[in-house]
Amino acid sequence: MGNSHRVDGRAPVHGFYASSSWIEGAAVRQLEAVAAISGVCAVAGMPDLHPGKFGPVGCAILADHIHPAFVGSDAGCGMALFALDIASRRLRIDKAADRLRDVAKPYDGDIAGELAMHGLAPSDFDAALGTIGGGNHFCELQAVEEVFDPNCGIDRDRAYLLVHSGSRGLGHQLLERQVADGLRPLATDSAAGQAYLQAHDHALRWASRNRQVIAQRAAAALRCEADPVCECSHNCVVHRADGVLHRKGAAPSDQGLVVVPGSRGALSYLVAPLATAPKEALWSIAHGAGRKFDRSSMMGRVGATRSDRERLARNPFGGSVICEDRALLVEEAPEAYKPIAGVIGDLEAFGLARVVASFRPLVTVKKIANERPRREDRR
Ligand SMILES: Nc1nc2c(ncn2[C@@H]2O[C@H](COP(=O)(O)O)[C@@H](O)[C@H]2O)c(=O)[nH]1
Ligand SMILES: [Mn+2]
Repeated sequence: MGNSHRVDGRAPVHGFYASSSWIEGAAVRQLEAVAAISGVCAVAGMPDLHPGKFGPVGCAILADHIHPAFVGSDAGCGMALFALDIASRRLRIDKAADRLRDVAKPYDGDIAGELAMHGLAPSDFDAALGTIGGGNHFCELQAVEEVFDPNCGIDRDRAYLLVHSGSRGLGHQLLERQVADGLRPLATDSAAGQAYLQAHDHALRWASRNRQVIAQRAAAALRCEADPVCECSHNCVVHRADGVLHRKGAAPSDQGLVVVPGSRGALSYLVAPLATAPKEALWSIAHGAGRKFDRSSMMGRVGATRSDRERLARNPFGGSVICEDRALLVEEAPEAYKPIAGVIGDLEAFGLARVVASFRPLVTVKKIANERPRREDRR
């Protein structure tokens, strides 16, 4: 079981990280503040825990009501991994990077038809379908670094694609509406609760489709096919028999394999969540490395000189980064994130997951146009 503590009769807080792991005090205080909210039953902090705008990121929260703030402004944000039918050793990084630039452009496919085919009602934000967005969203071409479990289905010769994106303006609008209403907890059987859940489910399905369209665009650019390996949302609510489970920057541990990415300069890990995990982990595991430094504090840490900016456009594995927004290149530098090995070590040490494979980044695609960042894309 994790490090647990209970303060003044509040809901128990379980932290699944070693005392030596990098966890900001501000994030722990946010977790404790959540545990003090009336109706919150249990709180689990993952090793990627860090402070967030509306509450901690890297946690799961069980409550008797829906708390829209716990989900945040990007409901449905998640990771999807795809296998490409091309051999990674055949890829020429610069040629692949050149082709993948297309994915950062607006999508000119049949959006209405795409959404209708998947039973998604039209919304005001559909023009963004098939696009990555800003912030730390990305589409990344990867090669297999190591296969630890030969039965996990990962082919060490193939190239893979990891897509991290959310529901764009939909999730933002969903939270804004709740803020306008006073950001109250919602009973699941109330009209407001049902309306939230309906819009939330739409945002989750839209975000999932968005990741698939991004993958199709990347595969088309690389002249290959993309087969889904695994996918999950890490910002969501799940209505369970034992309460309302909120995940904010936490991946599900009850839906099969999960990718836990490091950064554009680090390995990503495919893990198998363990059925024997302690129940205090609330059916969840870490969703990434988690931020070590917030965006504003990255300015001045890296990218001050031209040579350092050139370094930021490559990765330590000889791969490249497509990002024409200079501020974003700095804010999302690999140094902004905690070491992923520590996060994975904590997941293993606390019996939450085992590693089945790891991947290294070849080309990371972020924003190419210098459009203004959307508020929902920022922490
Ligand atoms: N492989 C990559 N991983 C990245 C990159 N930028 C961020 N990250 C990781 O993703 C999670 C996502 O966090 P979220 O709270 O915004 O959902 C983050 O913690 C990092 O570990 C990247 O370019 N490539
Ligand atoms: Mn996310």
